[in-house]
Amino acid sequence: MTGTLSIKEASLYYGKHIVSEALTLEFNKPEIVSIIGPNGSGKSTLLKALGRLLKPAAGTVYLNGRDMQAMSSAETARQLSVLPQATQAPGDMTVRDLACCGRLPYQTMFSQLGESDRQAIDMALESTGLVDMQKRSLSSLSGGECQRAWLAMALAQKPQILLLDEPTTYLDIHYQLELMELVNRLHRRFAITVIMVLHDLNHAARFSHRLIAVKKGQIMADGSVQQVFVKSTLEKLYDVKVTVMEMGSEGKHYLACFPYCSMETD
Ligand SMILES: Nc1ncnc2c1ncn2[C@@H]1O[C@H](COP(=O)(O)OP(=O)(O)OP(=O)(O)O)[C@@H](O)[C@H]1O
Repeated sequence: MTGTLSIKEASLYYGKHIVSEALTLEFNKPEIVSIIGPNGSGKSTLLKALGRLLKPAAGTVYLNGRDMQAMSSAETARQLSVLPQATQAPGDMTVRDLACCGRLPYQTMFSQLGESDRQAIDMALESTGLVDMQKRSLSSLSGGECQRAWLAMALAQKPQILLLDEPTTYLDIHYQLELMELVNRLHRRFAITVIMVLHDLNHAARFSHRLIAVKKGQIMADGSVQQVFVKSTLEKLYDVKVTVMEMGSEGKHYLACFPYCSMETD
């Protein structure tokens, strides 16, 4: 079943600090959506509100048609997984232990993992390519393997919607691509809606169906990659001069953006 998520007329504050007002967005089909925009523009704050990590000061977030604030955290977590930025777990925890944590929303206080939990954990480890590493401690993994372990935990929750905040930060280009390809495969295999904050514009253009551009807490553009990934929008979004190119390799075409100077040095 496709999960739906929407945020309606939401105001997002930290105490008195206003990040966004009157934010409205809908996610109602299984697609990969990237949120792009400059530092401090409110991307992570939006993702936190969508993931029930930040309560809107006004407005409502609906998950599968229900007001998320009226749902328990376990109920939310059975439909939606969130991987925040810079996640950390005890280093002596194994990969499988971490994947098991994804089943917590399905547990009662004294219950133990059952057959359906084990199946979900095995499926999560298999689809992230971690079966052979499941007994390894997290501290022994590379950055890319560790990100995959977190994804396995998120997948074990069996979410319809997956929220990722800068999942490729600190990864080299090999692991960045590996992770993006994995996210793409998971989206296709399980029809999961993926909403992620990405700083790498070329990954955003390549792996997303839809781009949401956020500036100063507001939605500056929202549409397909072809609509949003254009010179005028990217220049206005980041206050830089860019050239957007279409490049081909091995019969495939990719859009790429090359920022060549800031507006100040123009
Ligand atoms: N916990 C917090 N308490 C107070 N202000 C915060 C908090 N987290 C973020 N902010 C502020 O809210 C604004 C939006 O921050 P947010 O992290 O959403 O931006 P972002 O677009 O994700 O930035 P970046 O690309 O640098 O990660 C910024 O001005 C930031 O300083």
